[in-house]
Amino acid sequence: MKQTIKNEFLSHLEVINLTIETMQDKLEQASLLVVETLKNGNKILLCGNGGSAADAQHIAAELVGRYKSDRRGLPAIALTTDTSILTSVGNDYGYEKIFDRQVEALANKGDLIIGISTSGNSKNIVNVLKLGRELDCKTVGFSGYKGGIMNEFCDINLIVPSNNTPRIQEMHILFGHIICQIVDDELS
Ligand SMILES: O=C(CO)[C@@H](O)[C@H](O)[C@H](O)[C@H](O)COP(=O)(O)O
Ligand SMILES: [Zn+2]
Repeated sequence: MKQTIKNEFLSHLEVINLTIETMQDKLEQASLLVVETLKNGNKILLCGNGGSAADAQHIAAELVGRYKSDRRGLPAIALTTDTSILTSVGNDYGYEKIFDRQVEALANKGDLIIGISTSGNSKNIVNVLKLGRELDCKTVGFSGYKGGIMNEFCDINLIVPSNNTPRIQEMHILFGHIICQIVDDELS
């Protein structure tokens, strides 16, 4: 058991070291896009499945509530939280549509959609990014592996250099926190 614990810590360290080396510029670009979207009076819409649904909610909460500084509340919506919408749209139109139906209903031109998928291939995430493009929204992906099908529909795809889903998720929430820190710095 001790060996498992050590191995998990070490594999996290390995991924974080690779991520620091390779991803700082893209993370800066994504942060600037979030700041610009909010400064323009647009909103951030976030979605993901499983652990990534929790990440979407976590990041939306930092923006609507607060991260560290006492700035005003910022417009962000996690599309993963309304069980009546998720079950009715899933039941009537299919699970692949649960996010893009909400974007169709809520998004305006210039809003930013953040799709979180470690594989980059979850159909509901690919669909929502594709629709976002069609509606003149900005699109950012948080992914891993090689970015998957999402690559095609993202203005910026933050691809964690790993094939290990939990390790990728650990980098995603760090990306979320880094972006929130930059939002605090720029909008406080
Ligand atoms: O949290 C985890 C694994 O760490 C799982 O709940 C994971 O998020 C789910 O299997 C997702 O359905 C994976 O989808 P994706 O990241 O490939 O889009
Ligand atoms: Zn997980």
